[in-house]
Amino acid sequence: VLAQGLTGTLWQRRIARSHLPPGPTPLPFLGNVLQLKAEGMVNSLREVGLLFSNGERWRQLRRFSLAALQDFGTGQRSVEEQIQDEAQRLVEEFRKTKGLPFDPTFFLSRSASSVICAIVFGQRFDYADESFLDLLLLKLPHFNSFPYPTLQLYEMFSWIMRFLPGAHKQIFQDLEDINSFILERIKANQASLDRDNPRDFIDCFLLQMEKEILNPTTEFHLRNLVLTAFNLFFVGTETSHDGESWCLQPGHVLCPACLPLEKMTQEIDRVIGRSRMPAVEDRSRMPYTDAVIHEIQRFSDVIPMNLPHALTQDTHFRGYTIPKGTEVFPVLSSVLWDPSRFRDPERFDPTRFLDEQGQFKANEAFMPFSTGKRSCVGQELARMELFVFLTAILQNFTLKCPVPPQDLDLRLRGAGFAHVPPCYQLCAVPRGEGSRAQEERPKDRLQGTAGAAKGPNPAT
Ligand code: HEM
Repeated sequence: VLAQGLTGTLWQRRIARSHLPPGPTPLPFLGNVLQLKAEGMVNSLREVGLLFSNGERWRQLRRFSLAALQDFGTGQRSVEEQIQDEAQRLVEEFRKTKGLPFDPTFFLSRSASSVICAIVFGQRFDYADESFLDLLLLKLPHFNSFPYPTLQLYEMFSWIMRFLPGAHKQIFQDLEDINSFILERIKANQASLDRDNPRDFIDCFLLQMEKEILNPTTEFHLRNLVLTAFNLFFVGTETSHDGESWCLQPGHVLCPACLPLEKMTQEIDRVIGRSRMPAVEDRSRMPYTDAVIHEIQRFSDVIPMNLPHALTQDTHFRGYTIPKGTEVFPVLSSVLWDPSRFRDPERFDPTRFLDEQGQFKANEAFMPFSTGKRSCVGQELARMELFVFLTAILQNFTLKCPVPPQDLDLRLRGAGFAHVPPCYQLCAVPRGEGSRAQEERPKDRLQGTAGAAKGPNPAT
């Protein structure tokens, strides 16, 4: 704690002392990036960045990140348009499978990764880029498959676990590597920074750092940049490894055995048709599809344990007094699968989100993104992706199970931190003549569907 406090203070002093020469800004503290490594990601992870900070630091980083995720596209592309671009690529990849059985997880993972990469790093996920590939396919999966009890032990006894051998050692090495990767990207961004045309989240943050460079208590410094970029990238990335995936739960999204495909396709054909890309504004006119997506999220219960929170005051709960500051896990499964809120919760039933007229019916116990001030910062992005990816696929393909549905094992795997969907394959049979993606050039596609392209809006 002492070391952390000290380095934090030194860091801020360093910022306060630096002077900005005219012309391209060197942001002098970037030269000290190695210090980050020396401090170790473990310390860095705990107090800095959006995910693990509190108080004023968290407030500022949260506001900044929210604005970036909502408004910021790459170059002149809005976030929605980037999602539509990715959906287009997804459809093309599905088409290449020529109706033969395949595991869709990999494609869906890559699409979700691309969107967050474009927002944070200004470039979509590129499989020709080996450093990206290494990072996404080899490093991030370690976190997802990390045994939860070990994680919990580390959480409770980190000071001793750091000296003991075990799987957690690999995690620290991976964290260092990811950290270095992000630092490299920041340095590259800094070298080519154009103040009038920020390209991505990193550029916006660098500009905010510049603005606040003389503020001794600024939260816009390198450590917060590295960790917040890491948080967004890590949490917002879909990574696929041995058929496991996280966050968007593509397995559940597409499993033909689960989904009422016919009714969804009818609604898609009626509201969107087959000659243009789905847009987010279509969702309000598609209550059935919206209900299915809600049920997918409720049922798949991606982050059952939620993230740890701490009590802000002494709390009396079911006969116990829990002191202020105690770490608690507000378990999301207990709400998403609560039989008093969702009748027959083990049944996959989208109609629970529809009223008698077939209109969408909200349920306040639906909280896969948690609730309150700390709820998921990427929920709008995730909801957009779910809607656009899913409808674009069903607009173009009929999904089929290569095995009888009763032979599929659809039980969720994993426990604690994250649920992972079952492994399975599907066949994507093109819907024949008139299928949108075959006919249209990408340039035509976006016209008149997504609204005007927004310019980058540096978050403030
Ligand atoms: C279906 C997809 C997703 C689900 C189910 C989900 C769920 C959650 C949950 C349960 C939390 C914890 C909230 C709490 O502490 O009470 C959370 C936090 C967070 N999520 Fe997501 N998330 C998803 C997608 C994303 C995406 C795409 C991003 C990236 C843009 C993202 C970024 C974050 C961040 C940064 C936090 C921490 C927010 C804070 O502490 O203020 N999430 N998410």
